[in-house]
Amino acid sequence: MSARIIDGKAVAARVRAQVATEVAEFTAQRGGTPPGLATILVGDDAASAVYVGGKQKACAEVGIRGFDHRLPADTSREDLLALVEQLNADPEVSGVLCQLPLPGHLDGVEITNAISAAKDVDGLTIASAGRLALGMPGLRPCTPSGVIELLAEAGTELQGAECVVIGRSNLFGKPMAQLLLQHNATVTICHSRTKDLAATCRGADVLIAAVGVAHLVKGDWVKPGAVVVDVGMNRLDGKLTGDVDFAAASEVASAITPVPGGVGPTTIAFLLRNTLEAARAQAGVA
Ligand SMILES: Nc1nc(=O)c2c([nH]1)NC[C@@H]1CN(c3ccc(C(=O)N[C@@H](CCC(=O)O)C(=O)O)cc3)C=[N+]21
Repeated sequence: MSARIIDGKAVAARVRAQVATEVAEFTAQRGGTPPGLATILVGDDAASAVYVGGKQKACAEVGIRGFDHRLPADTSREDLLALVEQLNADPEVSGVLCQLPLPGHLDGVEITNAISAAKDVDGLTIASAGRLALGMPGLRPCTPSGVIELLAEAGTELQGAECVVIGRSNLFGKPMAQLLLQHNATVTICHSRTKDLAATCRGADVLIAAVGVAHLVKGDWVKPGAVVVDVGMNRLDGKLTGDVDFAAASEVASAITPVPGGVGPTTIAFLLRNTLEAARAQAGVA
């Protein structure tokens, strides 16, 4: 069998086109003031710079105003918090995103939580995580939202499905599990101390890998007919590779996301959607 490849670029393009239409309407209603997204990048990690650049470019394409803040690696906690406060107070900024990971002397959880809940387009503040856990409306983390959209695109039935998420990060694994629960899936979260990872994966109808280990998931970890989502972003010999052995897994799965061109583009598309939703809520037109 050869799996259907779920085209993340196409899914993202569809979401972005819809967001662009809605952004144009919103901007016209507000007398020409578009939604705004502020990104903060501390330090000069090359991969992070590429991702933030992608986010800014995507903003421009859908009519969202980008505010691109780049700070030196030795920026103090106080200076970074002052910038976040300034962006929280700026009426032209609808959303604030601080790219993770931060340099070692800065606490990503603390800095993220300084972002006002109304502008939390990453969905990573205590307020947003709590609202998600309690099933209340709110801004959801972008990568898990993108995965739900990819699964919908693949026609995957989540109700009652055995879903295995490898990885328990605040950025992805935990919110992914919450979203799957909301869709009535049975959810298992695996991590580095999981006893028999391969056996647990073999039970999955939907297998989602987000650990950052290239080719961790082998072909024989995949249940025949399963849907495989690869959230990994690893550089292997200069090439971008996921956490799944794509060639082997696609012989067994019914559908699979590639890297690149899978989850990554949908993450950015949902960041744009969140920025629009935040702008609407701030303008009182939610
Ligand atoms: N506060 C915060 N929010 C994030 O959303 C966040 C973060 N920190 N830190 C790092 C991760 C990673 N991330 C990616 C988004 C898009 C692509 C993406 O578009 N990837 C392209 C390829 C890009 C390339 O060629 O390098 C693809 O998969 O096709 C990748 C990675 C967002 N993250």
